[in-house]
Formats: sequence, structure tokens, C-alpha cells
Amino acid sequence: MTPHHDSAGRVVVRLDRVSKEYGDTLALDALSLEIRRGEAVAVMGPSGCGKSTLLNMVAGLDRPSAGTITVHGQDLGSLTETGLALYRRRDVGMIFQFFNLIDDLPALDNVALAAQLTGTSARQARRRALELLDELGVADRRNNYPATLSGGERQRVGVARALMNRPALLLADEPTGALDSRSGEQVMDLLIDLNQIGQTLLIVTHDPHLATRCAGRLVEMADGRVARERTLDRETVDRENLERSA
Ligand SMILES: Nc1ncnc2c1ncn2[C@@H]1O[C@H](COP(=O)(O)OP(=O)(O)OP(=O)(O)O)[C@@H](O)[C@H]1O
Repeated sequence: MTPHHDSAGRVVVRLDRVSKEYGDTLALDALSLEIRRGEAVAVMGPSGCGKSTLLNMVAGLDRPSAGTITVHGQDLGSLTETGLALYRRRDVGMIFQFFNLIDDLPALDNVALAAQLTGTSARQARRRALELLDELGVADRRNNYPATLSGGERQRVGVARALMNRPALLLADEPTGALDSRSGEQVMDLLIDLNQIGQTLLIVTHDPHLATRCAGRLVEMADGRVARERTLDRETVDRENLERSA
């Protein structure tokens, strides 16, 4: 797997006093956050604190009510709708809890489509898709439709799709939330491997095990703001996990 190497500087994502209102609800309240190249950041917090809203803003799926979001050197607020659509296809990859695969396309086409949408030829897209499926251990499932894959296999296909365009940033929303614990651990291993070869990750989760295993920094949100941040050092996390399971 060859991750995208960001040449625009150390900071890949910068949110500067970002607010989002939905009617009377203030989902994000002047939130500021930076993610540096190669970091793996996990965002946690109680239901309704704004985690998905944050992810959707960074993914360019929705626009803030106030504040600025810069990703990979681009101010998302300055992009037109077309520009934002291109950004979503090229610069970010997304992994979802329920995979979001297209039911009537085989695994290979689900993955290849992501590149074809950015103008890559069908032949090239299929070649890269097959390489990725191979690296993720599901090449033998390439002709299977999503309904005939296990949850873990579907998520591997989902990860392959997210990586197709070598995104500067990989976003994951409860990536193991719909998986049994064994497949969940395998997807966590995959995320760790990707981060170790330089992929920048932003993960939203309720699962402290996922957060502490995969991330180097934990951001805890409350009421649309960052309530607490801590750097996770491997040795402390491993000791805490051991103590918890003892
Ligand atoms: N499209 C929307 N329209 C109206 N309100 C919304 C919308 N999206 C989110 N909200 C509200 O914004 C707040 C933050 O929601 P968000 O989904 O970001 O929280 P969350 O931390 O991801 O929650 P969960 O952990 O339950 O997924 C909530 O009060 C929610 O009801």
C-alpha cells in the first residue's frame, strides 16, 4: 500500500473555531483542532456531542455555519459545490460502520468505481482495485456481491475503496461497530498498519479499545467542543489494557 505523501506541510487538517447549527441545536461550538501528517486521532464523546457532525464537515459532506476548515492546504469554505465534490473524491477516503457498498456491484467494481469517478480509465482502476483487494487479503472475493461477503470482508472492501485515490486523510466512522470482535480486531490491525506506513487517520468511535489501540491521540468531545485531549503513549496504553483485562 502506498499512502499519499502530503507535501503541503505538517498540518493535514485544521479546524479553526468551527460551529455548526441545526436549527436551535449547536452541534459544533467554535471547535478548533489540528491533525498533523501521519497522525492517528480518535474522537470520542457521549452520543450527540457532535462527533459525526465533525467528521461530515471534514469530509466535505456539509458546510460549517462559521469558522474555517483547511485540509491538505485547501480552505473547504472557498470551494464551489463542484470543487467540494472533487475534494470528497480525491482527498479524503471514508470508512463507514455499515460499509456503504453498492449492493448490485461485485467487490472489485465497488472499489474500482472510486477511481473511475475521478477520471481514471476503467482498466487502470480495476488493476489498482485488484492490487488493493490483494493487499487487504480479499482478492479471492473480487467477484462476490456484498451480500455474499462476511462483515469483515465487506469492511476490507470498504477500506480498499477508501484507499483507491490515495487520500491525504482517511476518515472512519465506527469502523468496527458492526463487526464481531475477531473481524473488528483484524480491521483495527489494518488501520494500525496503514498508519504505520504514513496514512493520516481520523476515527470517530464509542469504543475505547479501538481508540487506544489505533490512535496516537485521543480527543474527547462534549457539547460540540473539545473537552480533553491526550497523547496515547504505547507503553501506558498496553499496560492499561493489560490491567483492564486482568
Ligand atoms: N442533520 C441534522 N439535523 C438536525 N440536527 C442534527 C443533524 N445532525 C446532527 N444533529 C444534532 O446535532 C447534535 C450532534 O449530533 P452528532 O450526530 O454529530 O453527534 P454524535 O456525537 O455523532 O452522536 P452519536 O454518538 O450518537 O452518533 C445532536 O444534537 C443531533 O441531534
